[in-house]
Amino acid sequence: MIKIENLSVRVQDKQILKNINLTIADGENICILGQNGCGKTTLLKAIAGLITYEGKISIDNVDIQTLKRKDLAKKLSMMSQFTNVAFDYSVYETVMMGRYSQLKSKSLFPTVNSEDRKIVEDALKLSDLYELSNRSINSLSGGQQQRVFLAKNLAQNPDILLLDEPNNHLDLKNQIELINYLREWSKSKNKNVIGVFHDLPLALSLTDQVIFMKEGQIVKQGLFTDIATKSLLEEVFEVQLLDFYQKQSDYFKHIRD
Ligand SMILES: Nc1ncnc2c1ncn2[C@@H]1O[C@H](COP(=O)(O)OP(=O)(O)OP(=O)(O)O)[C@@H](O)[C@H]1O
Repeated sequence: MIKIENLSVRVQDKQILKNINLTIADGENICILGQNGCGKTTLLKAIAGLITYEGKISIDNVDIQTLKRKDLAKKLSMMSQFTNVAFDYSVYETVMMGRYSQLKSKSLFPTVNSEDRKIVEDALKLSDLYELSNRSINSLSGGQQQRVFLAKNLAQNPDILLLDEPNNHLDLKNQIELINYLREWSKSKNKNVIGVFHDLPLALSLTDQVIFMKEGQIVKQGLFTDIATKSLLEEVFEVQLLDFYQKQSDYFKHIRD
């Protein structure tokens, strides 16, 4: 269980998150939605222990600030919106990096065993990357790189997967397969996926547990079907969202078999 109590983040003079309270049960997925700059990424970074904050974040009743980095990495991993490909590692090497926090040895250069190799190979196959294992990540397309970083996070096998706009760069097939996989992964293994999305229908295909944010605060959270109103969506997104979706669904009615 993840519990967030009175979380606030301030950078210099700017209040970025204000008094966030949230409880996420094991096996529950949550999607975070809101306009650019409302604080979604900052919320993920706080949960990942990457920034300083006021308040308390605990995982299974342990305050994350009391955990060493490596112990926190055993529990959670975060896939950022912008992935860094500064070094010319191969696809295989990059995904294997996801295993390092899980290796048992305490030595500086822990050895990788056959189980680690199997986990990495499974993550590569699942992300449709196996054939690209030896390619340099710098030689891949944006969508292929996105899948490599997702595979790295999956190889880490965390209890909690934090995803910041995981569908960036992915074609429709990969977007749909990713969401389906994440839903199944969390359900079958009782894990949490906490994802930031801009596409509401895509987010709802992962989970109907939603958090709507605005200006650093949670405006509303809960089951989409319980909380969604036209006025709430317009307040959060500042656009006539329903009219837009209505027009889109009208187009789909014209598609013939
Ligand atoms: N290191 C920083 N220094 C100053 N301001 C920051 C810093 N990090 C974030 N901010 C500001 O905090 C606010 C929230 O940023 P955040 O990245 O969390 O938004 P977001 O909801 O994820 O946006 P997007 O949808 O564009 O990714 C923004 O106004 C941003 O400019």
